[in-house]
Amino acid sequence: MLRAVLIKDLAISRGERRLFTGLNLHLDAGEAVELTGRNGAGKTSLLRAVAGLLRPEAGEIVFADLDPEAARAEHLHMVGHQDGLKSTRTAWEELRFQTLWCGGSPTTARQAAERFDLVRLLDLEVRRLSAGQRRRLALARLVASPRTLWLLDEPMAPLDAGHRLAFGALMAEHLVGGGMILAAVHDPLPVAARVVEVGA
Ligand SMILES: Nc1ncnc2c1ncn2[C@@H]1O[C@H](COP(=O)(O)OP(=O)(O)OP(=O)(O)O)[C@@H](O)[C@H]1O
Repeated sequence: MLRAVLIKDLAISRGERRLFTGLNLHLDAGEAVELTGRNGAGKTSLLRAVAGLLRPEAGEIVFADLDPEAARAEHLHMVGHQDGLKSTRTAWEELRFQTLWCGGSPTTARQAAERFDLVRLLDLEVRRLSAGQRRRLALARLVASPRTLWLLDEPMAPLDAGHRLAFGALMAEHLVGGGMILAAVHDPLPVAARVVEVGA
């Protein structure tokens, strides 16, 4: 079980540019943090560093009591801007594949599809889905194979009002169950969250 994430004195550079230094953040079980800041401040880069996809220039990311590699492999999900979906597979093939890859089952994949109102879309190729439908498919893996830490990059952006509400309820459930959410946002999340400004 992942109980907390600590980010200590973190600095990130991309190319020649220093994005930020001295970033500290503490995320406990049941907490959500919104990463805010101007375009290009480094919110996505910070999420990628927590996911282990980008090496920080300085500082430390600690997963309480766990080896970082094991914590990343077993306890986190990341849903980025790009959705990470293969366009020529059907929605079901993609959801099933990603669910099994992350330790879920066809049954949990099906339940996630129901939860995200995707059932009637499952036979369509991903490239035929609208932006909001694609995002719901990407988000469905969060519940198809439960993991404690959700790293979300602008998760609500393409969702309509009804699906924003439904995803808000799901985030609240995740937090009540001891989950953690770290989300880059320009609009506030529909759950109580601490705000951390990146690159201030
Ligand atoms: N591979 C790369 N090489 C060089 N610079 C990069 C690379 N990837 C990102 N950057 C730069 O790093 C900066 C931070 O990008 P990042 O996507 O982390 O910002 P952000 O805060 O998420 O922005 P937004 O609000 O626009 O989504 C940007 O100026 C971007 O151009």
